[in-house]
Amino acid sequence: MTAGKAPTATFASVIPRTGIGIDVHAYAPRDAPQPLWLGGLFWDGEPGLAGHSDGDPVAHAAADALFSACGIGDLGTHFGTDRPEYAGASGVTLLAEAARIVRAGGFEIGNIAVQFVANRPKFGPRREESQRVLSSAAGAPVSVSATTSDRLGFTGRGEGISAVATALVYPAVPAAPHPAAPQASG
Ligand SMILES: Nc1ccn([C@@H]2O[C@H](COP(=O)(O)O)[C@@H](O)[C@H]2O)c(=O)n1
Ligand SMILES: C[C@@]1(CO)OP(=O)(O)OP(=O)(O)OC[C@H]1O
Repeated sequence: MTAGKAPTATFASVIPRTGIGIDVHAYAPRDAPQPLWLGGLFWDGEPGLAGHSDGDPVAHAAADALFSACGIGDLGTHFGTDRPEYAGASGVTLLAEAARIVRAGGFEIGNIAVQFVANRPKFGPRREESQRVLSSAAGAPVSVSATTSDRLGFTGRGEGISAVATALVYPAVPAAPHPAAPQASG
C-alpha cells in the first residue's frame, strides 16, 4: 500500500449477538405420570416432567436463548400454550422451528450452550447422543452439560428440572469481497 493512502475497501462488520434462556418444569404428579424427555432424548424409567408440550427444559431453554439473541421475543411469543398445535410438541421440534424462525429473520446461529440442574438422570453417558440430536435440530453446534444443586432448592428436592442456555447468533449478511481477491471474469 502507498504510504499515507487509506485502504479503499472496508469489510462488513458482523457483530454477533448473545442471548439467554431459562426454563423450568416441575415433575408430573404421581397420579398423572409422564415420560421424561430431556435434552431431546427419551429417558426410559425416569419420572417425567409436566408441560403443555413434552416439557423438555433443555430444548426449551435453547430455543428461548435463540429468540433472546435475535431480540424477537421468547418461547411464549412463538409457541404459546394457547396454540393447540404445540400441545405435546417435542422439544426437538420446537428447537428446529425456533432455528427456522431465526434464519428467516436474517440470522445465522453460531452455537448454543445449555446446562441443566437435576439429581437425575445421570447425563454424562448420553451427552453425545443428546448433543447430536439437538445440534441436528438447530443446524448448529449445541453443547449440553449437567449439574446437581447439591440437594439444595427445588431441583435438589427433586421437584423439577431447570435449564439455562446461551446462544450466539450473527446477521447472515454476505461478507464484502476481499479487495485482493481475484475478480470474476466475464
Ligand atoms: N444429572 C446430572 C448431574 C450431574 N452430572 C455430572 O456430575 C458432575 C458433578 O455434578 P455436581 O453437581 O455434583 O457438581 C457434573 O459436572 C456432571 O458431569 C450428570 O452427568 N448428570
Ligand atoms: C412450550 C410451551 C408451548 O407448548 O409449553 P410448555 O411445555 O408448558 O413449556 P414452557 O417452557 O413452560 O412454556 C412455553 C410454551 O410455549
